[in-house]
Parts: sequence; C-alpha cells; structure tokens
Amino acid sequence: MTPFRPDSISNAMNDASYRDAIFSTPLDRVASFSFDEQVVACFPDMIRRSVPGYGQILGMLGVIAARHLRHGAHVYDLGCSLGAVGLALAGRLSPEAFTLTGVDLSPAMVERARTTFAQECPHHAIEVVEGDIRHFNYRASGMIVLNFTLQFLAPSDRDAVIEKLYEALEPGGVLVLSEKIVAADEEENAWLVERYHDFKRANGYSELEISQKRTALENVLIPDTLEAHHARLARAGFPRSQTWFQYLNFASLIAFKN
Ligand SMILES: C[S@@+](CC[C@H](N)C(=O)[O-])C[C@H]1O[C@@H](n2cnc3c(N)ncnc32)[C@H](O)[C@@H]1O
Ligand SMILES: O=C(O)C(=O)C[C@]1(C(=O)O)C=C[C@@H](O)C=C1
Repeated sequence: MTPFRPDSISNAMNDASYRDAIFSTPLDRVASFSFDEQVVACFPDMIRRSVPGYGQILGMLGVIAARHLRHGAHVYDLGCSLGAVGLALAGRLSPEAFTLTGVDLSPAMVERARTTFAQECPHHAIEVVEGDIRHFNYRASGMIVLNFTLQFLAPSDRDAVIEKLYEALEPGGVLVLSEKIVAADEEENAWLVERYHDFKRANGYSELEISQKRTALENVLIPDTLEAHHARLARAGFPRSQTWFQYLNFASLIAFKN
C-alpha cells in the first residue's frame, strides 16, 4: 500500500498543471468565477495554494473510506473537478474495495478527469459523468463526498441536494462535506478572513490577485456557518454529524447514517 503522504496525492495532476496567474493582471471588469478551460489548466495549483489543508483532507478521505466503506460499495465524488478524491481513494484502497462515480458540471474538468483516471488508476472502476448534482439520479452508495462543491450551489438548492444524498446512502454510509465557511461572530470571522489572506500571500498571491479573486467569487461561492451545515444535515435525516477538520475558514464535516 502507498505510504501516507497527504500532500503528495495530487502530484500526478500538479505535474501537468500551470501556475495560477488568472487574476495577476488588472482586469477592466472582473467576471464571475467559473470552472472554464482557463481555470482547469491551472486548477491543481490554484486549489493547493487557495484551500488551507486541501492535501491533508484528501489524504484523510482515503483513511476514512478504509474505515467506513463496506467492501465493494459505491462512492460518489460530487463536483469532482479533476478527480483528486478518486485518486486519493485509489491510492489507499484496492480496485475490489469500491466503485466510484465522479460528477461535474464542467465539460473541461470531466474530460481531464477521465484522462487522469485512465492513466493513473486504470484498474479501478472509476467513471466520470458530466452532470448537475442537483438533478442527478443517485444509486445506493456507501460514501458520498462533496469536497468544496456545495458552496457553489444557490443556498436555496442546498437542502434538497443533501436530502437526496441522505436517501441514496446505505445504512452505515457516510457523507463527507468540505466547505469554505463563515463564522457567525463578526470579529472571529474578520480574523479568519485576514489570516486566510495572509495564507494566500504566503503562497505567492499578490494583493491584486487576492482582491480580484474575491470579487470574482462574490455571489458565486456563498459560504455557510458550520452551525448551518450541521443543522442542514440534521434536517435531511442524519442522526449525527461532526466537524473533523478545520484550518482557518475551511472545514470538513462527516455525517453518519444509521
Ligand atoms: C472547488 S471545485 C471541487 C474540487 C474537487 N472536489 C477537488 O477535491 O479537487 C468545485 C467543482 O464543483 C463543480 N460544480 C459546481 N456546481 C455544480 C453542480 N451543480 N453540479 C456538478 N458540479 C458542480 C464545478 O464545476 C467544480 O469543478
Ligand atoms: O480562492 C478562494 O478565495 C477560495 O475560496 C478557494 C476556492 C474554493 O474554496 O473552492 C475557490 C475557487 C477555486 O475552486 C479554488 C478554491
């Protein structure tokens, strides 16, 4: 089995990735952020430098799957982008241990994810489907992962999606939800956002890049509080959920179905 090296999981993709310089020059009008060809080309670099703990979360997803997934069960990776979650699971679990469907709305992401899986883990039963997770027909599954995806849905669509996922999970199944979050307390939130911007500076982003990206994400990425996430999971039927990871204003939750 591969040694546990959380930060190296998406190396296969990073090798083929350009450095993110999308917001490095002044733009007359900052368009809303979208997962287009330009973002796809630099996505592994962008997400690693923009999401605190991204590599750690991916590494732990394999460990969580090894512990919670019934042998041979199905897994969904919703908003799979370039397939990092599938790669993380394939790095820890044998091809017999699970099947996986990645779903993403962006054709450019789907195309590259398919190529990556074919090259990196040809023996694992992993498919990538272009589709909208709000209207997808889910089959029974043992684990569902939303790694920084729910935050991009309109808040009014979020309850219905989580309810559908609760229904799709088998008894004993788990849902893992990673999200950018907002703190209800204004001062606490301000500190988290300021340190998050420091984190981006430390990762080589300029003031211009930070501010233009912030504008591009306005009304596109709408974060909830941790309390709102746990309340939504409870409303959908999950008897128990807990926050298992937090690094600044980024967190990951796990919800258990009895
Ligand atoms: C931040 S990225 C996810 C990163 C990825 N899960 C990972 O761990 O590397 C969000 C993804 O969600 C996808 N997405 C957004 N809305 C969607 C929807 N309604 N249905 C399917 N995919 C969606 C975007 O195309 C994008 O690829
Ligand atoms: O750059 C930011 O401010 C982010 O919120 C990071 C974030 C995310 O959380 O999904 C935003 C867009 C890209 O998908 C990559 C990372």
